[in-house]
Amino acid sequence: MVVPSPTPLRSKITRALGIPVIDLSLERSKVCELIVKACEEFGFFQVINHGVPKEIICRVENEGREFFSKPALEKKKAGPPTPFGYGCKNIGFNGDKGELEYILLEAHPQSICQRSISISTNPHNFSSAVNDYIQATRDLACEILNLVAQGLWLEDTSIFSQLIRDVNSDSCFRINHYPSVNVDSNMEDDWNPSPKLMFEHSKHRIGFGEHSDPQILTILRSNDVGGLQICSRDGLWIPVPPDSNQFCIFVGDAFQALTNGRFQSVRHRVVVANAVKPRMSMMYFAAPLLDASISPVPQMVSLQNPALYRHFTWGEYKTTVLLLEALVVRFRHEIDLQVGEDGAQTQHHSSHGRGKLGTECSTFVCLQEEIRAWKIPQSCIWP
Ligand SMILES: C=C1C[C@]23C[C@@]1(O)CC[C@H]2[C@@]12CC[C@H](O)[C@@](C)(C(=O)O1)[C@H]2[C@@H]3C(=O)O
Ligand SMILES: O=C(O)CCC(=O)C(=O)O
Ligand SMILES: [Fe+2]
Repeated sequence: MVVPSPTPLRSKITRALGIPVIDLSLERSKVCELIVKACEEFGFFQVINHGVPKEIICRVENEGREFFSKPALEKKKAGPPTPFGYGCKNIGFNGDKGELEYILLEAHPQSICQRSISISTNPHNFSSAVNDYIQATRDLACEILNLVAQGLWLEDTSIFSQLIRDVNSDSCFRINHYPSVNVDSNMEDDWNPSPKLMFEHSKHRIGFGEHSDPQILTILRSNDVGGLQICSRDGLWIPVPPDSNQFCIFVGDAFQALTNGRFQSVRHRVVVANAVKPRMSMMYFAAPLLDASISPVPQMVSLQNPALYRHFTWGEYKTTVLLLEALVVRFRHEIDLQVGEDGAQTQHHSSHGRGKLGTECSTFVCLQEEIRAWKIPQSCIWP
């Protein structure tokens, strides 16, 4: 159950459902305290007064809007996603039920420049907008990680941010576009079901299936169309009210390992039901270098709190996550048969990250649950 904050603090605006909105312009030590609390309780929070200029946000938003409004054949020139590029549908373990198109890009400036050629008729505008945005959100991510380290009383307050600051880090940038239920004449064939079909399915449409982000931190900004939901520690799905002036911050799996489980990555999904306007979201996924070593920071390990995770590299973890995904894709048909239309939409962890493995489960449901519960891959768990 989600409990609203008992005493409304001046420094924390608490919505009815308890998701923290943190004002970054407040007194630093207070901000540190609030961020750590939010990471512990939700693995998620929103920030206001974040310092990212509106102009930088608007430029990427316009580029995204322009791209997604193109005819399907045009957009497909920027695909298929390998995994980078333009893609639609079939996202992750559960996303196959959903309707979503996206651009996924490596966050490196040169890579953005190259990709922009197949994305935009004005590649220079596209790459400069995206690169400026990535730089601004990377700075924000670093600042938040410094605030966390300070809030945890770590001596080296750059212990986390130094992992993501390198321009060659494995960070990526994504723009998701969830079409509204209105007909979009630009779309075609299977990607463009009839309005009637879309309407019938719209009540329970999954836009992006349940998952946690594998990286350290995710910085998300969306337009004013809702749909994002986070899973609370006790398994409740909480809708996140959309606010285009805020950023949503997600604790990722790698941060869970770095903090020795003190923070847990937040499971989330997007359910776009009956939206009359498309939802567009932009994410910066802050990741370390591929060969960076991830292990609980020494200050978070003690006799009382032994290391929960063995040391692993970010590349090792990423490969494992993607391998598991490939496995699920391979067995998708069987999983779908077992889970059924509704099950796929309502299943989620009853307790954070620990799936129930009931004996009545079929092999494939178990496999899926097993994988979902595998927040940090077993190969990375000590011993
Ligand atoms: C189911 C999956 C899709 C995903 C890789 C994964 O195995 C688990 C997390 C998903 C995610 C979420 C954040 C990013 O959007 C993403 C690119 C990533 O690194 O992990 C996606 C992956 C994806 O869409 O392929
Ligand atoms: O599109 C959204 O609002 C969230 C998408 C998401 O969770 C992701 O891309 O990892
Ligand atoms: Fe995500």
